[in-house]
Amino acid sequence: MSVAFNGPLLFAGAGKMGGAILKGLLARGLDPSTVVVQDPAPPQAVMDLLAEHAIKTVPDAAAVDVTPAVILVAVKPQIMDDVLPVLARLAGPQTLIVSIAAGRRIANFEQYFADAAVVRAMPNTPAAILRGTTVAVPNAKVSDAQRAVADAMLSAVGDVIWLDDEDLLDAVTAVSGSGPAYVFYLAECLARAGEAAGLDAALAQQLARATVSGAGALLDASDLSAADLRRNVTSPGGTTAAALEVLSAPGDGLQKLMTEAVAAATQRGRDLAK
Ligand SMILES: NC(=O)C1=CN([C@@H]2O[C@H](COP(=O)(O)OP(=O)(O)OC[C@H]3O[C@@H](n4cnc5c(N)ncnc54)[C@H](O)[C@@H]3O)[C@@H](O)[C@H]2O)C=CC1
Ligand SMILES: O=C(O)[C@@H]1CCC=N1
Repeated sequence: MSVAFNGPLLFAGAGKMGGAILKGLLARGLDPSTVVVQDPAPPQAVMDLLAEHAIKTVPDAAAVDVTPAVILVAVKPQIMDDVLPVLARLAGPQTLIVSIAAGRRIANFEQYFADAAVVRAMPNTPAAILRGTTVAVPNAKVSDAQRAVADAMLSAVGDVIWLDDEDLLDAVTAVSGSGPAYVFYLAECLARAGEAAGLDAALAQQLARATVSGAGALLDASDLSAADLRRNVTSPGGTTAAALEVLSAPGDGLQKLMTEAVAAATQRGRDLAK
């Protein structure tokens, strides 16, 4: 069934994430004539998508001449206070605001969009291949119908998990929003370690990339836990055990680093709210 909304859909910002969500919605059959994109400089891939579907695109919100049913706010958190006052002038009483910005709290949107239904959501970049994971939180004004609208929008690029506690979103951002970067960094580190062990750079990168993506696919396809899949690789007294002794060194291994990294990302999310 193709996805549709009860009026125009405005993308405020169509970069990596806004562009991915737009692409997912178009793949689900969204009528491109119901979309308006407001972005002064979308990336080339998004510009190609906009041109391919003849989607109305304007550089600034003052040029938008429709009352949106939904505004997807997908600009960087740091410019939010410049963007929201202009967007607020476009919103009607029924307009649903969906923000995917890190850190920016629902209360921040309520300051600009009085009495508006607001959904704060945190997707991640696997949305670009329709394998995203999004966590979404509604404010008290969001009706069941509006929640279904937000769900239809966000689930066009992957799974959606709804929570009621907005306070959890900074930790969610630190785990699943930023998490793909940690996995890509793991692939980078593994490749560099392979070079240090004597492989040439191209082979080390090929092996690291294939291993991280293959292990991710196995984790996805298997009913086993990550811990069980790890144990399946690890022969007693073997090579993997030697590596894991380093990685899981008590108080000094990957767990310590990951816990500190997620705490730092969570704190940055809180700082971005200010
Ligand atoms: N990149 C990621 O992994 C994730 C990002 N997010 C959030 O999504 C939001 C967008 O991030 P990305 O797509 O990564 O950034 P991006 O830089 O790829 O996209 C931002 C877009 O906003 C546009 N823009 C700049 N000024 C504007 C204005 N005044 N009005 C309208 N559009 C304007 C830019 O031209 C750009 O196309 C951020 O708030 C970020 O926190 C959320 C989840 C994951
Ligand atoms: O780094 C950031 O702030 C954004 C939010 C989650 C992923 N990227």
